[in-house]
Amino acid sequence: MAAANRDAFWAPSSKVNPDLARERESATFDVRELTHIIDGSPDRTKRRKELENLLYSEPVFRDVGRLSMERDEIYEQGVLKSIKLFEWSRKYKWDDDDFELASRLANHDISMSLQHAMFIPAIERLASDTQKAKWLPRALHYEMIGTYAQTELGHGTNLMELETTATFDPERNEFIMNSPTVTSMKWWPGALGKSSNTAIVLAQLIVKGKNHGLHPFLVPLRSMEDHTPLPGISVGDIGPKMALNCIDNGFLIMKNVRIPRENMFMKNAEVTRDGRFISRGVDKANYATMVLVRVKITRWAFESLSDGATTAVRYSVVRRQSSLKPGERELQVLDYQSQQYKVLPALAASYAFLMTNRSLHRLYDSVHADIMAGNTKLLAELHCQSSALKAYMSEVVVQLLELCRQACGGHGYLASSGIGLLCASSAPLVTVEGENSVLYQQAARYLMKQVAKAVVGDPVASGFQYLLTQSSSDRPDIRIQNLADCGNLDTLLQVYQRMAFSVVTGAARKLQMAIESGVEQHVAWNNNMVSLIQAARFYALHGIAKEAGYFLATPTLTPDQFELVRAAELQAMAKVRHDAVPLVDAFDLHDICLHSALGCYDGNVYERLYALAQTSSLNKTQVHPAYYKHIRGLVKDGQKQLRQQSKL
Ligand SMILES: CCCCCCCCCC/C=C\CCCCCC(=O)SCCNC(=O)CCNC(=O)[C@H](O)C(C)(C)COP(=O)(O)OP(=O)(O)OC[C@H]1O[C@@H](n2cnc3c(N)ncnc32)[C@H](O)[C@@H]1OP(=O)(O)O
Ligand SMILES: Cc1cc2nc3c(=O)[nH]c(=O)nc-3n(C[C@H](O)[C@H](O)[C@H](O)COP(=O)(O)OP(=O)(O)OC[C@H]3O[C@@H](n4cnc5c(N)ncnc54)[C@H](O)[C@@H]3O)c2cc1C
Repeated sequence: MAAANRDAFWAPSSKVNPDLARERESATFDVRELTHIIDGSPDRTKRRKELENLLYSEPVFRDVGRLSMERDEIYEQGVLKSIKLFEWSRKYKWDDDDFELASRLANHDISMSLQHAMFIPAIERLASDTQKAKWLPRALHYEMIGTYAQTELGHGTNLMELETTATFDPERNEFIMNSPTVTSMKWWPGALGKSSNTAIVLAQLIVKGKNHGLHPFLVPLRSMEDHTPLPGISVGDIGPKMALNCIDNGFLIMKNVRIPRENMFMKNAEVTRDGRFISRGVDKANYATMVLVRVKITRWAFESLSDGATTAVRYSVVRRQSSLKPGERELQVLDYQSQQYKVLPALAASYAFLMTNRSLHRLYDSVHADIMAGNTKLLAELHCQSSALKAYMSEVVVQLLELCRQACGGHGYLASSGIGLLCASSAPLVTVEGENSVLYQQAARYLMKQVAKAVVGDPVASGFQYLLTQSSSDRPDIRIQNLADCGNLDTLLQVYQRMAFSVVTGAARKLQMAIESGVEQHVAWNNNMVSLIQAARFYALHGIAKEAGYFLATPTLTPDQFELVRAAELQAMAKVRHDAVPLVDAFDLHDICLHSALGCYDGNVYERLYALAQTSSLNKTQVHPAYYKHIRGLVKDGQKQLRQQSKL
């Protein structure tokens, strides 16, 4: 298909699949009104449409050739998209919300995503006022193209063991940056390989032979004149990944790279001209950028999941397959209860994750404002909430997107379905910004402290009051006597709090008993790690059904009550099924953004699958060169052998 035709490919057609049309006619609510709620307001919907028009008027954002691109082309397209967004951001003076929205409309498929995701936020959070005045204009005007270089080949989780060093040289008032071992080379940072000319490098600060722990340093990587690596710098791409291949995740080896003393980020600590180390603020303030990205990841979780749910729901009402009774018309596959069980949890979780991200973002904004004003009282609770929710939501997204893919049968396995790329792009969310099992433990650690406070009647953090209400002797019984009770959100909240109380205090008890038995704290922690991680996880009816064990093995639900919850879950699915299409339509995802032959708005799935097949590079010629090189010989030999056999 010529690029022009491919270009038109994603434009919605007036001919809408009749099944899809009928589903829309029977909506029980105003889709546009729900879209405004999802966007945040009618004005934000208007703003999103403006940005859609801006981006999708540019060929590079229509991605028409994305399915058959080589890595270098993918990377260069990602660079071009980055630069377009950067130029528009500078020209139209976008704020963070506009930039994040534009990035989402580009599916975050931009090579230099770290510039706004981490590099600029790190300067804003970790630099002194003098340094911000100097560095922010250079970053916001894109003279400095940057990355956040923390992870090394040998260590990602355990920051205490990172090996890169920054040694203060009082003679020349400089830091000497070094990668002392092969495992110390920086490895993974986004845009480090070919794009960035500057990095924020996390390194062990060495002053007069003493290690003062991990601190951030601004390290120039490449010449501002011709982009060649600077002396002592060895930098490059780490190779193709499962997805996100527009991003040049890179490696960085530094050999005696000298930077001015002023290039140490000095908001939270500094080295004076005469070599004294001064620490300010809280010990973990330098971890602030990671907390921000964990909050962003809960937003990306919503975006990924709403994409997957949209494709799976629309395809499941267009696709007809088999019939319940011989001779009857084939059923829309979404009418199979098993299909609903695959697809509708992704739809429900999309809405739950949207609201959860909003709530977490409010907490983040509030605590961040406090921290900037010097009040770090809620930092620990924010760290717990952001760690637990990033871990849980990314885990659920990966699971539910795979179910959405499976729900689309063979066509879900085609690149043109968009779901495979979505699964692969979202897969690293369980790893980046803190691997999930590690972050769950961070949350569990905070939970254990809250339990210890609740046990002695001390006040507990606001998000953990259930540890007090559920422990009181006059706590009310769980009122689930019929299906209606299962729809009562306060009752469901009580169920979760009751279960959480049991699981969390159960984990605390196991840990305490182990320690009292004489086992060392860290051994006891490791021996109870699964219980501690469960203590940090959870969502509504489906969550109860899915995690039955925790609700039945603790004094939370009786078997009869659990059966009522299961029945209520199936009843709720039938209700949601009726409005499944309007509920995904409300995400209002442009076909170019969704980029799926199965999920397109008009439902003309088969025409699009066939049209996209034409773009396969294998179809450039009727007979592929491989025939002439290899297959023809095989066939001719076969014919020759058969002729010889027939003469015998
Ligand atoms: C629509 C399609 C969408 C598609 C989706 C895809 C979008 C993709 C977009 C672009 C792609 C990627 C972007 C993502 C980039 C990712 C960037 C990175 O990954 S950067 C590197 C991230 N690395 C980490 O997160 C490292 C994880 N490890 C740690 O954070 C720490 O080592 C640890 C927390 C595990 C341990 O901390 P440590 O200091 O070593 O020791 P303790 O555990 O003892 O903690 C001591 C103490 O500090 C508290 N603490 C720890 N961390 C924090 C924090 N961040 N904030 C506040 N407090 C913290 C901890 O609770 C302890 O407190 P106590 O009071 O002592 O208990
Ligand atoms: C797409 C992508 C983009 C990235 N971008 C950046 C970036 O821009 N900047 C940057 O600095 N880094 C980046 N990273 C690196 C990322 O932060 C690390 O991969 C992550 O922190 C995990 O560290 P690791 O890979 O070294 O795994 P490790 O820490 O070696 O962990 C390996 C496995 O061991 C287990 N494990 C480890 N520690 C524990 C523990 N304490 N308890 C229980 N189990 C444990 C877990 O199962 C874990 O998956 C990126 C990674 C990816 C995949």
